[in-house]
Amino acid sequence: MDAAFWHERWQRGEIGFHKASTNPLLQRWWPRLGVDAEAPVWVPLCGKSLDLIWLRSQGHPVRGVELARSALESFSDEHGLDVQWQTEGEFEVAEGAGFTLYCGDVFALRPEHLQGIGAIYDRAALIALPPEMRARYVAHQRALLPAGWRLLLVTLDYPQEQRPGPPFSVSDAEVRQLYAGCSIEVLEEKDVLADHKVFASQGMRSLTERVYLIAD
Ligand SMILES: C[S@@+](CC[C@H](N)C(=O)[O-])C[C@H]1O[C@@H](n2cnc3c(N)ncnc32)[C@H](O)[C@@H]1O
Repeated sequence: MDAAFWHERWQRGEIGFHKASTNPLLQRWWPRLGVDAEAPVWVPLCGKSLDLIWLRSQGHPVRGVELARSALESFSDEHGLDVQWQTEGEFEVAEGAGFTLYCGDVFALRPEHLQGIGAIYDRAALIALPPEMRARYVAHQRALLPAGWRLLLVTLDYPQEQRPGPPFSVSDAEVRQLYAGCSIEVLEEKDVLADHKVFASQGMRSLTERVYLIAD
């Protein structure tokens, strides 16, 4: 999944991952992180998710990273947000209304971008990446984050041979390996194949969604 793949998806409007409402799992489980409303939240691979708006409505300053500038422009336009764009090193940055949105590659992030982050929301980010990139993605962010972070992670788990990603299957064992040394709690786990008829029509026979609370 290189940058060209994602730019093309956004250009063609093939963004089935984008949901028209806030993720109910975020609303249900976010309070379990127990983070202060003023704590800045980090949303990797954020797209133009409405979850960013919900997190902001809880009081959090919201920081995200996204490859596609068009996604971030749509986000600010669709919500009437007054953001200013500037160039900071390798990133173009949209800033305003409590948001700091970095347009660029997650792997180009440096410690200063994640300074002060206490909480992270990862939905359709880890599972958007193929196996070899997932290990790099987690290791890179773990190396940058200040100690004491808490992460709400949503994964999908299915027999990978039944359908190519993205979204990729991420097993519970892989999550435990990627976040070895952290405290890992499964908050919710259920079969959601009935909610993904397209995947079923593509040959998928089971699909488990898991919500994790992971703490450094
Ligand atoms: C499956 S989408 C999920 C978006 C969002 N989390 C949501 O829930 O709607 C994955 C997003 O990650 C972005 N992306 C992929 N690789 C990236 C990278 N290396 N750095 C930054 N963003 C990336 C894509 O452009 C895409 O918008």
